[in-house]
Amino acid sequence: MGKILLTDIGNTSIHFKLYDEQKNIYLTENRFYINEKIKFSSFINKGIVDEIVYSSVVPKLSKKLINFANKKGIKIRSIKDFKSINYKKFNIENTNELGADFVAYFHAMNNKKNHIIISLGTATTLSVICNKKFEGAIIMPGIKTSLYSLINKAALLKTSNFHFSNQIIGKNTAEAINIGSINSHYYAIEKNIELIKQNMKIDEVIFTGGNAYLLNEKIKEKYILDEDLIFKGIINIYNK
Ligand SMILES: Nc1ncnc2c1ncn2[C@@H]1O[C@H](COP(=O)(O)OP(=O)(O)O)[C@@H](O)[C@H]1O
Ligand SMILES: CC(C)(COP(=O)(O)O)[C@@H](O)C(=O)NCCC(=O)O
Repeated sequence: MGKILLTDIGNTSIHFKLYDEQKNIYLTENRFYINEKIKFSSFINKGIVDEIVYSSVVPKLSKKLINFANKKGIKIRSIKDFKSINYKKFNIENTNELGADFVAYFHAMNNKKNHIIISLGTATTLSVICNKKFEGAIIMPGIKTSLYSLINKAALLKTSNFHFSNQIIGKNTAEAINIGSINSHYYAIEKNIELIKQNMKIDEVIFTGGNAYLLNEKIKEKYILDEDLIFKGIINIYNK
């Protein structure tokens, strides 16, 4: 009860939202790249934060946060440890392997509709939720992960302000990379959506994740964008 620090630990960023449970509003937000030096004590204090509830796919960082919370005497729990999670709803081979972010996304949905949830982070993931069950996922190298991997490996390629291009082929290197990385990433996602839809009845496709801004305009043409999806999932797990 009180003020809960909702925490999303991914492979690129760690994102916090302080949530007032009684008023059902977010109070503050903090976000860091995971390779920065993060000073938890600058915003996590007893009296301000009553409890920390986190989703993590980076064990080393969760341990750091747990140690900090323990030192400060603040209660801390992983969403994966909540008894409210019914792992029978995950129709996959081994739920122990499943990233906590997938568990949170599943619980962000009210389960009245069938969904594809697309998270654009370090990895791009597609989660398929059908007939109240998590039916499986697709994990692709993320949009920036593959782009920077290319730039770092190719001697003549330089970084630039990459964006979605209106062209079909590029007349210069930057444009050619825009089409091959940003546009093509979107088309790969679209093709996978199409294939899933050929096999299952999907009502809604929802995009989320820190790299969604790169595809903002395209997403809004056809789909839903919800940057708070993981936090909604954590709240639902907490309240269940
Ligand atoms: N502190 C920050 N402020 C603004 N944007 C950020 C910040 N940290 C990460 N991002 C954006 O989010 C992207 C990473 O997406 P994210 O969903 O956080 O990935 P992951 O869940 O894998 O950590 C980054 O490439 C960047 O564009
Ligand atoms: C697929 C992921 C790397 C995505 O991580 P993210 O892009 O959010 O940093 C993460 O969910 C993960 O490590 N999952 C474990 C494997 C699985 O869920 O099947």
